[in-house]
Amino acid sequence: MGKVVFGAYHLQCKLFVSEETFDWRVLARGNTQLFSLGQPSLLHSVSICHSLVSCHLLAVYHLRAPYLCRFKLIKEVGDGTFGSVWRAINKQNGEVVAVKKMKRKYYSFEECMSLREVKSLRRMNHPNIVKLKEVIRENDILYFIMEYMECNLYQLMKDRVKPFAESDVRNWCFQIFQALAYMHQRGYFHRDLKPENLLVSKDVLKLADFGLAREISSAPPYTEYVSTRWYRAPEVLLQSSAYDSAVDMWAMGAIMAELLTLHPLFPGTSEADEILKICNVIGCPDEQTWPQGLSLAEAMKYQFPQIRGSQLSEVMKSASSEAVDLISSLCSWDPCKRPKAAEVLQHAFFKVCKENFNWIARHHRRVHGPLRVTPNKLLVEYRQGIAQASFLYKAALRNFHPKACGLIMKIFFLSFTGTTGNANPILRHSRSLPETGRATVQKVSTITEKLAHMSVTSRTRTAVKPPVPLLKAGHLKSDFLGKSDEIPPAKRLTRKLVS
Ligand SMILES: Nc1ncnc2c1ncn2[C@@H]1O[C@H](COP(=O)(O)OP(=O)(O)OP(=O)(O)O)[C@@H](O)[C@H]1O
Repeated sequence: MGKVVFGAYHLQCKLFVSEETFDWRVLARGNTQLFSLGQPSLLHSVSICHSLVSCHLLAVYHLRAPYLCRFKLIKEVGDGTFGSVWRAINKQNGEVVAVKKMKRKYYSFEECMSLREVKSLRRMNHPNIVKLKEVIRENDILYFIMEYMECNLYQLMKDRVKPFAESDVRNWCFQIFQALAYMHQRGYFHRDLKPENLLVSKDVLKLADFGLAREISSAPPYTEYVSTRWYRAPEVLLQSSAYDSAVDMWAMGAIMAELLTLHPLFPGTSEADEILKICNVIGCPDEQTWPQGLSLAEAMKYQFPQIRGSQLSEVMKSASSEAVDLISSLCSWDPCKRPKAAEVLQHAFFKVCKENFNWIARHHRRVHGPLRVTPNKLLVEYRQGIAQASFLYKAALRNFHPKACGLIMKIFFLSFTGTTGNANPILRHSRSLPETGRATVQKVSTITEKLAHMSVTSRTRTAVKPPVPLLKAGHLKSDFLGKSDEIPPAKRLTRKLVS
């Protein structure tokens, strides 16, 4: 923090910009402006300097001290290969955040800023991509301050006995494919999609931990490509040097199937076993299905097992034909035959989501005027509204008080409809709503009705949790790279499958 005289500004700004924070407050003649720097660089300092000349610079100072002591670390919520993640509270404003503490040391801020995770995340602004709020380097340790999410998809799956409803899987995957379409259009691909990297809060899903794999391959000592084997595309398994966003599509096919069955689709115990597991399900590739794959295999002296494979519909007996069709196209041997994320959003499996999505956009335009946010953001807010309503309803059921009910109703109307009014504007337009959208709105209306007519009572839940099922990893040990890493059952929960 400090007053800046214009002559010294250039120097000072350079100094500031290489500090560990992004946001700056600029005081210009009693008028405080906030400059948010995309990525600190000299270029930014020069352009800010230019804009300041015209607004009579008085002072430039840090909006936030770039120190970790502003955050109180509460609990470790995740431990990955590269960092441990903590739930933390910003002591200044009470905001709950996630703090990722990187395991490697970083000796300069420039080194941190060149990390692909930082570069790519700073450029991503999408409701289904986890937000990177700050980057702090303190005592050579790098911390990412991110928005906090309640859990990841793997944690949701491991406590389940009954498969998720297809509508839940559809909603989650629709959100992730939107994030992927956004990201792929901007020239980035994730390369490490897995249930642990898909974070959930209420009904909203966000992509996390992306861009890292690329950084790993380019920054020694992390020289080898690392991603979780069960979701690794065949071209990567066969060591292709030219792969693209189709690797994310493969991973999504495997994740979708796992969500629908609660079992990993290709649980290989080694790279060779991974290919065997794939062949068991989709059959081995041939000249028609993937000629480049045969060349890749030949180059590394690998022979595909001659297996015809079972039908995907047999593996996923309760899944709809649309779900099976989408997963089989995503899990095509040939990356060129996998649909792009934007195409997936048009698939029959997502017809319902698309109708709701369009309805929400239309409804918003009719009730509130032109859209100032993307329809996807609206959809996320809409879902958050519903999730919030059902959460409040459950809370009220558990510990009900008549005064609290009135308050809950008000909060719900405020957050969901933007009004305190007695009538829900969404309900006023329900005649134009497609069937599924109407069902959702009716769900909300039932919740609010129940809240309104609830009597004073208190309930406790006595349901007994069924035992946690184990997902089985395969046992074959062969590996054409001479490695083997069978996973002992106790290690299942962390699923470190990176060979
Ligand atoms: N923003 C967040 N909010 C809440 N939990 C998070 C958040 N980001 C990550 N986590 C949790 O921490 C775990 C590890 O985080 P992350 O994947 O970013 O670390 P990593 O070291 O890159 O892991 P990996 O071994 O997958 O490369 C995640 O699986 C998730 O459960």
